[in-house]
Amino acid sequence: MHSRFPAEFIQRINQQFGDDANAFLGALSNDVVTSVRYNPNKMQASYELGAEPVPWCKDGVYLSEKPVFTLDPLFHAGCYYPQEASSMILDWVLQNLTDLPEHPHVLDLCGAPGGKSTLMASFLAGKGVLVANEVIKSRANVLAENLMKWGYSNCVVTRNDPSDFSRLPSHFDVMVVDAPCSGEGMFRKDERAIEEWSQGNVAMCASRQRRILADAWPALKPGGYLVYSTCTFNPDENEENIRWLCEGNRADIISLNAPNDWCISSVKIANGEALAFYPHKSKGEGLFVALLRKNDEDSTISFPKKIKNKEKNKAPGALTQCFKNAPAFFFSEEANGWRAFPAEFKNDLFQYQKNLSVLRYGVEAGQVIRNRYQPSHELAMSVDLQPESFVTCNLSLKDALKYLKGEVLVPSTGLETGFVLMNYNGAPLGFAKNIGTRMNNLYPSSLRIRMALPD
Ligand SMILES: C[S@@+](CC[C@H](N)C(=O)[O-])C[C@H]1O[C@@H](n2cnc3c(N)ncnc32)[C@H](O)[C@@H]1O
Repeated sequence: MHSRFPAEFIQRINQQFGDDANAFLGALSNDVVTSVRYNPNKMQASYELGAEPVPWCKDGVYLSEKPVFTLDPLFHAGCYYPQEASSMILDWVLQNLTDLPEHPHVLDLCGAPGGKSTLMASFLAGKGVLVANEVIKSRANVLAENLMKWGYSNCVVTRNDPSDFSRLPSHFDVMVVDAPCSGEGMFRKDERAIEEWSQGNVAMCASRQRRILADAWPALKPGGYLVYSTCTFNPDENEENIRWLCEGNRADIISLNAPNDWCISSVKIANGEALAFYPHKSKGEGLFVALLRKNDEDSTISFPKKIKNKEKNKAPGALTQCFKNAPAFFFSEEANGWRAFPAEFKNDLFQYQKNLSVLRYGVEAGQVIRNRYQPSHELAMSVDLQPESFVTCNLSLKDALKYLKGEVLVPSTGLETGFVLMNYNGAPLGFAKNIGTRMNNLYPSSLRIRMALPD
């Protein structure tokens, strides 16, 4: 029994869970549960046949089976994100932070592929600014792509080591550290997590997590919140790291008390409580989450308010009119075209560009070539797009998939020539250019569906 798991792991689980150990290990071999989180600005959560709400996240639903997401145009439109249900607890944790400033600065330090970053973007709903960071280059590109599809303009994607954030002292109101870990909570999803597990790896992860936390700590404001999570069960990477963070009165644990019927376990740490999702109790993968508040320090260093900016020419009207609330944006001309970012956070953006490696910010609005405006794909994905500024074409499922594959479509009779916003079920997928006899497909080649389409 339980021969899939290393003997040392089983031994520890027996100590940690006592009478519950068998039920715990048994549940680690159960089928994986599929869930998605909707993008409320693009689509309301739909409880279709067999779909059941995730109790701790208003936008989350469990699906009765795993669909082929690639063949659903709404997935490509950023209408939802397939996310493991336990991870959605972050929504409930953030909703409980009732004393945040109206426009907070929020950091997702270990962001890729973007499950928690997209959740945080939905939580902010365009208010404040989200810096989503990922240190590994290939993963940072995936994070940028997922946030682009999610469509919020108040996001900045960076590729930095946690230590680089010490250049922004006392800056963030909330910092989420979803740390790289030994992944015990992924054992039923990923056989490799089992193969790579060892007590030595657990110790290495615990020490790496402390380095990450120590490096990023100066960037959190006194009074600011740290959400620390892992998808593992062992105390070294969870409780012990939280105890260590609270040493010397650096921070206080804020107790998380979830309703009993959610079946999330409570983990006592000093005089506070964190939460743990165990596979034999709650519906989802393993997760540990703790909330801390940084204590006041007298060494608060804040940003200089004004810095020399690199504002360029005024954005052309043809471009600004494609935004719902253009005066709220700062438009900047970059090598690939114009980008829009909330004007209120312009100075913060300049600070990020000066101190961090910024991969993407705001939304790419498009280019003006020989006085002609050409919209960019990012604009089609943006929740700030003014849809009335383009002629639209509503596609059937078959044509939407052809469009997403990069195929050329034939325009319907009478459709105006020029740039056309291609929609499926009311959600923009991207642009095409109607030249009369055909529609040139402008869907980016890097995003195209590669698999064969069903007949
Ligand atoms: C648990 S995953 C994050 C998942 C992500 N928060 C989400 O919800 O989609 C941890 C991330 O930390 C990154 N990472 C690995 N080593 C790191 C380090 N030394 N410092 C910071 N991040 C690291 C990994 O590349 C990985 O993307």
